[in-house]
Amino acid sequence: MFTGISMFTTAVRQAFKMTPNVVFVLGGPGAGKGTQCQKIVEHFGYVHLSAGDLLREERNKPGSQYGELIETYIKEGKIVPVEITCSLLERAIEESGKKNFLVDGFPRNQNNLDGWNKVMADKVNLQFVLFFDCPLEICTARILKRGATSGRVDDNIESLKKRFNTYSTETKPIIEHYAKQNLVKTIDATRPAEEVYKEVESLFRKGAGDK
Ligand SMILES: Nc1ncnc2c1ncn2[C@@H]1O[C@H](COP(=O)(O)OP(=O)(O)OP(=O)(O)O)[C@@H](O)[C@H]1O
Ligand SMILES: O=c1ccn([C@@H]2O[C@H](COP(=O)(O)O)[C@@H](O)[C@H]2O)c(=O)[nH]1
Repeated sequence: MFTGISMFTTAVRQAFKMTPNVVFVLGGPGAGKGTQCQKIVEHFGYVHLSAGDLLREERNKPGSQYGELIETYIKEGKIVPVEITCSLLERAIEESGKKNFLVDGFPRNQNNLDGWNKVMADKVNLQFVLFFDCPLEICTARILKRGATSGRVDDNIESLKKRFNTYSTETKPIIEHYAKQNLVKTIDATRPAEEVYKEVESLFRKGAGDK
């Protein structure tokens, strides 16, 4: 998908040495990834790309080829095949024309990692992985509270159990994979959002990802 646009914009970016910088943002459901990303956007001018939001947007498009599949995967807390997610991310990066991106909620499993490495890894500079560490009980309380108003099909206890299971069995190993490469910055996400952000801000001020 989107190969024509993507080849052109990749060539332009390379010619002008504008390789996009990417920070992966990971953590359990309700750890506060989206909340912290908004603050980073405000203060550091990153573009926030939530893989979940991109999938929900795609699901809501009338006549989308993948609408039903995405709906089922989200309800079941399962991870959508990487070809779909990765092409949505690639298009969003290319179309924005910007330099710095927070890729929130991706890569979530080995299939995501392999697909990203195949298509995107050489086109971007992975700065680091921001990991919001938060225990299941706190995440559960946050999500159930959010569920009262979010309208999300997966902000309920049944879906949440499945999402946590997927997170523990499939996403945690991805965080460990990056930790072995010394790329993970772990943040204690149990504190109030403003306190969490103080630590996040200091990481970004120090240029955590500068290599
Ligand atoms: N540090 C915090 N303390 C208390 N509540 C928080 C904190 N951070 C976020 N929240 C609230 O918890 C809920 C989940 O936060 P958020 O949407 O940022 O999490 P997330 O990790 O992006 O979740 P998901 O992966 O399910 O989209 C929201 O209602 C948010 O307002
Ligand atoms: O890379 C991704 C990101 C998300 N999903 C699916 O979407 C839901 C919700 O994700 P949030 O990050 O909480 O918005 C997630 O449970 C998956 O079903 C995905 O498949 N791949």
